[in-house]
Amino acid sequence: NHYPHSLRNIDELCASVVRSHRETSQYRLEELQALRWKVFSREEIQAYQSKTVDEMWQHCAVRLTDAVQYVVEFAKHIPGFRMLSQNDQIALLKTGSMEVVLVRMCRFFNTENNTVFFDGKFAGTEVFKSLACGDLIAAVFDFAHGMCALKLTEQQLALFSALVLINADRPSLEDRVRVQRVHRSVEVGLTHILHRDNHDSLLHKLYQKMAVLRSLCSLHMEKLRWFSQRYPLTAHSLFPPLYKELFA
Ligand SMILES: CNC(=O)[C@@H]1CCCN1C(=O)c1ccc(Cl)c(COc2cccc3c(C(F)(F)F)cc(C)nc23)c1Cl
Repeated sequence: NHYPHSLRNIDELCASVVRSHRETSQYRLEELQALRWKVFSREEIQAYQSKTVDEMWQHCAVRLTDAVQYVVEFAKHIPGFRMLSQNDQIALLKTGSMEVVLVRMCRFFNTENNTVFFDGKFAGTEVFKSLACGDLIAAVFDFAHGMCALKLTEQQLALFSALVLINADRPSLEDRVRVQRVHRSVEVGLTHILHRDNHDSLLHKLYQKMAVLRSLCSLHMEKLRWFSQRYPLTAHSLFPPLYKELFA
């Protein structure tokens, strides 16, 4: 075709990242759109609020682990990710997978009534009261709100998710230079997509979101540590193994 060699590679990179995102996004946008106004009844909200702290944490951990597993699948199909060493792939997923879960949550979010798709319906922050970490949930909702405001297309979201994941500043990387090279190629892809969509100004905003993500995830890790110290039995026996592998 008429593309110079390098541009063809960028198009192929974008296409494979977008395909991988679509195949691993858990719910299609049309499905979520159709469920948009399915909210929890007073009784259902009461039931969530009368769960104990560790019951609700365990309930959420199952969903978070599920979401993390989809992110692992997504990562495996990012060109260049599989070329990295096993250790570097784990190091990127250990710190980046929760960030991508957070980025993807904007797809589950309804900004009109400030609810997020959880357990088959759309839930407000009050549903998560028994977690006893209102600051974390408020931060998760705020971040989702902020991401929705950018009105990213699925293609832009796919490339941004890959950029968040492949971050050469992560701790304990063996071959930082190689991770940086893959990061650069994804960044070129995202820039290419944004330019094609005539939305160049978005790149700067997306880099600001990446900074917010880091602070949000350190809050999460702190909460996770608090929870596993407070409820060691639940944390060590009930959390699915992948969760322990990634966050322990
Ligand atoms: C269909 N929807 C889904 O699958 C979404 C995507 C990921 C999980 N999930 C939910 O069902 C979901 C949606 C919204 C919220 Cl607020 C929650 C509850 O979120 C959390 C509760 C406890 C700890 C959480 C932590 C902590 F601290 F472990 F790192 C970190 C994140 C980010 N979220 C936590 C959940 Cl589990």
